[in-house]
Amino acid sequence: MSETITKSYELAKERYAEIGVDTDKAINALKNVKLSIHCWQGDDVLGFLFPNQDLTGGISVSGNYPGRAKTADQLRKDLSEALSVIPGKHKVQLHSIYADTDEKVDLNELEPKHFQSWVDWAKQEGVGLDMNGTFFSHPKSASGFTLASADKEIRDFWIEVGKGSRKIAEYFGKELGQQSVNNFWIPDGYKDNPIDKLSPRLRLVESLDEILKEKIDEAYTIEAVEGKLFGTGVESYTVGSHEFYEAYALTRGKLWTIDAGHFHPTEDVSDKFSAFLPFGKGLMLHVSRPVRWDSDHVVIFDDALTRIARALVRDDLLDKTNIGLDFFDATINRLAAWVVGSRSTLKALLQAFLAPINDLKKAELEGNYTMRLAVTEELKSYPFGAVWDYYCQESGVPVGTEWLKEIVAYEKDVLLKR
Ligand SMILES: C[C@H](O)[C@H](O)[C@@H](O)C(=O)CO
Ligand SMILES: [Mn+2]
Repeated sequence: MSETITKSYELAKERYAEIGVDTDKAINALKNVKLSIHCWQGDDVLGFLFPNQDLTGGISVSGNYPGRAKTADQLRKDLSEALSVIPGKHKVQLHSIYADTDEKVDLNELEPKHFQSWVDWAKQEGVGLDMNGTFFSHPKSASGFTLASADKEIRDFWIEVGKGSRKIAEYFGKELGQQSVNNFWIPDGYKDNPIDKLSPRLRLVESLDEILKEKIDEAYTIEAVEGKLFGTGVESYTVGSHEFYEAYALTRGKLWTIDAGHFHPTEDVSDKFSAFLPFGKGLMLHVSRPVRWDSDHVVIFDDALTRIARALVRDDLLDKTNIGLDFFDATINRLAAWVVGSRSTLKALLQAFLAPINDLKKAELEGNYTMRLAVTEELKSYPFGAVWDYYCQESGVPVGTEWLKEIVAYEKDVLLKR
């Protein structure tokens, strides 16, 4: 325990108390937030089922940083190391391609038993597991179409993948005692202008409905559907657009996934939460960072992230929102990418909690926009860093840049020896 950190916290606590903010309460609120950390940052979205298969689906990872996880054991070890420097208890998102088995199984043959080792690991780590069926990086997606394909045989294959993913997610939920969100993202679309935009969407509705036909207890799993504006090589038309999935989620009682990297750059994704939730069951987020044509840079503590966190906290939407991460960068240490993205997301939430929200809402109702503007501006330079450091210290994780030393040591001892 560092005395300086504790003293700085006490001072910060006083400063916040002056404006009616209880820092201990903010820390407790943050403790209850579970991020869903995506496993695929650790191996460049390749998975372990098909070692020679390239990544497809209009997403790509650039970079060749040494130490990529090449087995499920390595990936779990890397995740454990990253989790050890991220405060709080979280979840990890898997994908079908991360099945851990010596059997030669195809995506449509996966069963819960192929994820047994992940569940054992999750129990040891005290983390939950979320799921994603994989609908890309496979010869049967080579045409650019999966669940919306005009070819029934192709569609049926992917329907089986979807059904299987639900069984796996149900198993995660049962074994780990917490709901597993099963996210559906498919890459289907056209590079150039299609003639018929409706038929693929009708086929997608039909395929999804077939996948969801079996009732599964929501205590164990619930599905989320993720739209996208465009992907690389799929620039003109995406079957699963935002409007499509928003409507699908609403009419089927499912979660809508909002990936922060999937919208037009001038859209503010945080403004969508309160527009959807009065009608929808809940949200899954893929917190990401779009940069020009790439939707998946490592998340940093920028304006877009701050707005996401503020929207969730100020409108009290955390109970209905699953905060997943989704980025991939192979130009830097892959564990550091997880840590930067996760810690930044938690920091943004903490800063959002550290505000006199009720007073600000009251001022707004009374038309006191002067106070609203003045206080929110001043809050930006309040000592939230001291509260964050204290939270890290209390949680037993490194404070400040100390975590980087641990990750660099791990790189030397483990990653560079792979
Ligand atoms: C690997 C993920 O499923 C993928 O990133 C998806 O969520 C996505 O965002 C595609 O652009
Ligand atoms: Mn995503």
